[in-house]
Amino acid sequence: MAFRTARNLAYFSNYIRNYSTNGPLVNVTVNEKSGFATATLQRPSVNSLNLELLTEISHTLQQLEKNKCRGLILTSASNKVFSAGLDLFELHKPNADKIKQMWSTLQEVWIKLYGSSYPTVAVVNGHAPAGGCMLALSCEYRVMLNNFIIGLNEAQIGFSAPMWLIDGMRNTIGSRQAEFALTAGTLFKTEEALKIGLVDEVAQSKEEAIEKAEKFLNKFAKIPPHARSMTKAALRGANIQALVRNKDEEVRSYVDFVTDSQFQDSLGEFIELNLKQKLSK
Ligand SMILES: CCCCC/C=C\C/C=C\C=C\CC(=O)SCCNC(=O)CCNC(=O)[C@H](O)C(C)(C)COP(=O)(O)OP(=O)(O)OC[C@H]1O[C@@H](n2cnc3c(N)ncnc32)[C@H](O)[C@@H]1OP(=O)(O)O
Repeated sequence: MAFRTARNLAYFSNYIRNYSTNGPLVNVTVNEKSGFATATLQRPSVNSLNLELLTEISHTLQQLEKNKCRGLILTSASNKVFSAGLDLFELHKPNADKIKQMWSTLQEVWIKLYGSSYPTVAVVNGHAPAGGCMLALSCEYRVMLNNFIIGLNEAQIGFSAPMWLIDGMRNTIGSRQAEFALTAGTLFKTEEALKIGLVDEVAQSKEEAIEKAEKFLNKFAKIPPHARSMTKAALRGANIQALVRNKDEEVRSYVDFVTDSQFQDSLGEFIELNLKQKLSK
């Protein structure tokens, strides 16, 4: 078992340090005492999810799994935005091959994070719309700072969240609340998100949020890791298997959908209305 000896721990920490130097978009550090890893998203300025960031998140999760990570805290280097979701500029007039890879990597990220054997917490220290909310939802616990927004606003942009993400939302806030939230594409303020159970705790500062996250991870200190991960797999496995079975078909329909002129028009309007940076005509 990794981390049983100081030597193993030192090896893993060095490994992660080496790895993090190769990954400029995700910084990974390991607390040598607790063995918990913190993965900090740091793609300027809003951690919008393009292929490069998604690929790095996916590799990070793979390495953490391989090294039998004891717990993960996922957070953002920005003090305003956890993640702004998919990079909307990369979805506009896209190259079909790149979009295909992007969607497939997004699915991989979900499968690895939602299905990780180790416990996971999102420290949501900024806004988390759409894909940002997806990252938070795929963790087991969410601690959010005040005065930000979180939710799946896909309906507002002109599409439906995929089935696996709807499952994640339902499993977290229940079917009734999920139907209200998803059909309206609601973005919740921190306090509202707490009320419906979309986040578990609110913190006033990032330090406090990290403390709460570590407290959650420490709850598993005396639980045999294999029993914990088997139970998690039993609870989440069916949703993950459903995506695995439908992965390629979903990528095809997503590429068709995103490259269609009707979607491109509504995306263009959304960007012009909602984002400061505009499209070059
Ligand atoms: C088969 C069909 C399947 C369909 C598939 C459906 C779903 C699948 C699962 C997940 C999919 C998710 C979809 C998405 O994630 S779509 C992305 C949705 N994101 C948003 O709606 C967020 C838009 N942004 C904002 O609301 C605000 O920017 C935000 C609240 C995040 C921050 O506000 P703030 O005022 O602090 O900052 P701004 O000045 O607005 O922005 C700063 C800077 O960042 C740029 N930017 C913001 N968001 C994005 C983005 N998503 N992509 C790219 N760039 C973004 C913004 O333009 C500013 O740029 P600049 O002016 O500094 O250059």
